[in-house]
Amino acid sequence: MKLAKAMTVAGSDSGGGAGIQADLKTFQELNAYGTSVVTALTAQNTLGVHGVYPQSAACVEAQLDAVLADIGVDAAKTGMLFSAEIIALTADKLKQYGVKQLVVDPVMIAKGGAPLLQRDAVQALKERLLPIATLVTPNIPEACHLLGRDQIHDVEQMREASCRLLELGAKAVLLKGGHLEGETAVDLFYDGHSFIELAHPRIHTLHTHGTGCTLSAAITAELAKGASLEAAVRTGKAFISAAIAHAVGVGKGIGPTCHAAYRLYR
Ligand SMILES: Nc1ncnc2c1ncn2[C@@H]1O[C@H](COP(=O)(O)OP(=O)(O)OP(=O)(O)O)[C@@H](O)[C@H]1O
Ligand SMILES: Cc1ncc(CO)c(N)n1
Repeated sequence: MKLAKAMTVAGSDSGGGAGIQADLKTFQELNAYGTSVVTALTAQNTLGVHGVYPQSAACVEAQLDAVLADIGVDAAKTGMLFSAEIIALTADKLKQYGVKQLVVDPVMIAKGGAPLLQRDAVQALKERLLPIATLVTPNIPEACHLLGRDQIHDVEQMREASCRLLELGAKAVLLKGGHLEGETAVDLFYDGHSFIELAHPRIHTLHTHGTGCTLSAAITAELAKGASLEAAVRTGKAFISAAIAHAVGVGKGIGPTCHAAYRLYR
């Protein structure tokens, strides 16, 4: 059997619940071989982000070359990219090596409010990365930021926002509704042809650290294995729902989800 290879270009979360650590755990759970390109180190735990230490462009470039020139990838994802410079060089390298499947999680701000992307980098995200993305997976605040609008209140407004987001160049959009209120966590998938609502009863838990990273990593692993985009997104939703439902609650604050739950409790 051919080994599926998935790469993450993201920040390190020392607390292990988000970023590179969440991505590699998720790849492993879904039987994809994981590689990583670290864009920044964060000193982070369940109580918040205590420090952000971006890597140099040369360091990020060397990691991308090392992985792509030798091992290769079937699908890649991006998470915390920090600066316009790192975004531009990541886009260039993905194009240079002909990476065909790219999931862009436009990480901007950590749950506690710490900025993980510089303000002037949003434009680079739109101009350089979205046009080569197979899928972009914003949460509600990120979608508002990308579109320059104030709020998205309900599923109807999510539909309209998805159409606008698709115009930014990605082949498809998964607009995550985790930040909306209500008894159902609804995500909206739109590929320019049809809308698919992915709904799961809202799980009443404090422990949702790294949910977006984990979801986009699960989708990437499935794409690497050859799943269709729709199937990958559906598996991703099942994976993150199980992970939230069985969150372990380590630490004193907002804890990580359980990356093994999809395998253990399905
Ligand atoms: N309490 C919850 N119950 C069920 N599903 C949830 C809950 N919170 C979030 N989700 C789901 O988790 C996934 C991630 O959505 P969310 O909007 O939380 O991402 P995010 O803000 O990017 O996460 P993070 O920034 O922590 O990585 C979505 O599928 C969303 O519907
Ligand atoms: C490194 C990193 N990436 C992404 C997020 C968003 O969950 C985070 N908190 N930390």
